[in-house]
Amino acid sequence: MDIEKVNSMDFGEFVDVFGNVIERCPLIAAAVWSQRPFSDLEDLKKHFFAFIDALPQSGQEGILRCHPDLAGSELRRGTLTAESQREQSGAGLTTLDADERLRLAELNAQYRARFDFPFVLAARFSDRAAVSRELARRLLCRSAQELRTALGEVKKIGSLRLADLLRADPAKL
Ligand SMILES: NC(=O)NC1=NC(=O)NC1=O
Repeated sequence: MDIEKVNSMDFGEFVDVFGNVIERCPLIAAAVWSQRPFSDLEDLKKHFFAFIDALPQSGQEGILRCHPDLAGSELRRGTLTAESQREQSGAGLTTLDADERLRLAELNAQYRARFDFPFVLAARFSDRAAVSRELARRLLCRSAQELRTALGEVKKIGSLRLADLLRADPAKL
């Protein structure tokens, strides 16, 4: 899809296509639509990120809370979005053994208890060992820093999803 096609979309089509660039936050795409026309992928990405950056902390935490746990109950129940399913299976999280699943569940629960939002990491190019290692490491971070780190991961996930949609090369992001 090229940027001219994106700029020609009406509101409904734009939200249908870009509504899950930020996991389960179609409001962001709904807001970004009014910023069209976009000069290129970078410009489109910039508007998604500017919306996130302009939110009050409660809104930024709300975005994080819209993310399903990595290797969590939604993965087991099969209720993940298609994008999340692809990303989580890409990181090998669909084939964890019982011990690995239990360890991630415990770390996720500790993380959520500490920060009051779920651990978010761009899983696409990660793997089960890295997820576990990052989760254990970030669990020890201070809240303000961790909020920034987590939002950075939301943006990485969003960049990769936008690249898929516009068929850019994720390696050149
Ligand atoms: N909690 C999460 O990090 N979730 C996710 N990471 C991804 O890359 N996709 C997700 O759904």
